[in-house]
Amino acid sequence: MSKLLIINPGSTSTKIGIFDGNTEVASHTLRHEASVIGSFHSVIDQYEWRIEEIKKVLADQGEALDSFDAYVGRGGLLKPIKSGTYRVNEAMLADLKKSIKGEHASNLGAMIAQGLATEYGKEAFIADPVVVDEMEDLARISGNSQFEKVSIFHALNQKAVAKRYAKENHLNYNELNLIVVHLGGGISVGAHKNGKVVDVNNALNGEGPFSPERSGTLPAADLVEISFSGKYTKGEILKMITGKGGFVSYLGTNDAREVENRAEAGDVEAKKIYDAMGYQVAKEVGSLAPVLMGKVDAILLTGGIAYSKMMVNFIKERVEFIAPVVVYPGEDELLALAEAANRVLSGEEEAIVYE
Ligand SMILES: Nc1ncnc2c1ncn2[C@@H]1O[C@H](COP(=O)(O)OP(=O)(O)O)[C@@H](O)[C@H]1O
Ligand SMILES: CCCC(=O)OP(=O)(O)O
Repeated sequence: MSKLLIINPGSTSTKIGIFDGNTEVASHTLRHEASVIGSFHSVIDQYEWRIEEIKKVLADQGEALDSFDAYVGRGGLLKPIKSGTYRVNEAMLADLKKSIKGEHASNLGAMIAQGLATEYGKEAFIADPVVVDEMEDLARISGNSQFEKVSIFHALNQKAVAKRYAKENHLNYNELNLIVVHLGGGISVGAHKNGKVVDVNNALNGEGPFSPERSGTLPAADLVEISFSGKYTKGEILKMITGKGGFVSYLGTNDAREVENRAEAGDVEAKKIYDAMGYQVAKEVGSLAPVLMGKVDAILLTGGIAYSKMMVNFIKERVEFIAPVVVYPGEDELLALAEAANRVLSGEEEAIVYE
């Protein structure tokens, strides 16, 4: 049985798991405030800080860093690739260091896993990175020949909970039509048709509902106006879309719990913005029903904000006319990463080579 360290960097958190085979021995979630994340110039600049935070957690747990057989990270913004387990290699690290597809905390997953694997002479893996691409051709058309829609979303957790739903109901994921909503620091809403995510909003770069730290779809012409107003740098505009959008822009926090507490305490603005996010999520779910020809087996709500009864109920009452709503609060990402690495380590599956 392999002992694994799982490293899952998100936009508002770092989640750490210690697994013995597919059994979780311990897990820990570090939540990061918007002001802390915002103090770094780039995601790569967070490398040392995140690794130190991970080391502190392991030290507290009395776990030696060299006691693991392999290190498994969440996969980041690579070239569009198929679902599966990948061994971290030089081509992957080079693309991540160049940020070929942009910046997101998940880029650090492979880097941290490889950093530790190199230090201790072990192996490093990623699985189902945020760029898993199963989109149908029609979903790629943006409306202007200069732009193409791309698949960037919570692939790991969306697929993990969809497979969990199938298993729990003795159904086959490859025969189901599901709409899966991940409610995290970013929000993605995906149409799963027969085991493939055929359409999904680009959860990172200005598409879909707004989220705790992202603006989602913005009025395009107004965005052009502000970009050429001379008041902001390109970097500042990009941060408005990702990092300083959504709750951060309206309310100064990326913490949905704080927004909910403020709303419950009578803060009218907090309530309006919280509800507006649910409203946009419900609209996005509705937009995917025609993709599945109206034949939706279930709508699955997951991610950190799916712990919120207030948010879940708000969305549920607007979309359950489409299909039954099933809630999986949090995420299955740590287990999904452990299982993915174990399939390779046990010889059940070959790791895919990233090129
Ligand atoms: N119990 C809870 N109720 C409401 N929101 C929560 C709860 N726990 C976490 N969240 C919110 O979920 C969001 C983070 O979700 P998560 O899936 O952990 O994201 P990420 O991986 O993007 O960092 C944060 O806004 C956090 O405040
Ligand atoms: C890059 C898409 C996945 C994403 O948004 O993850 P977080 O919610 O962890 O930021």
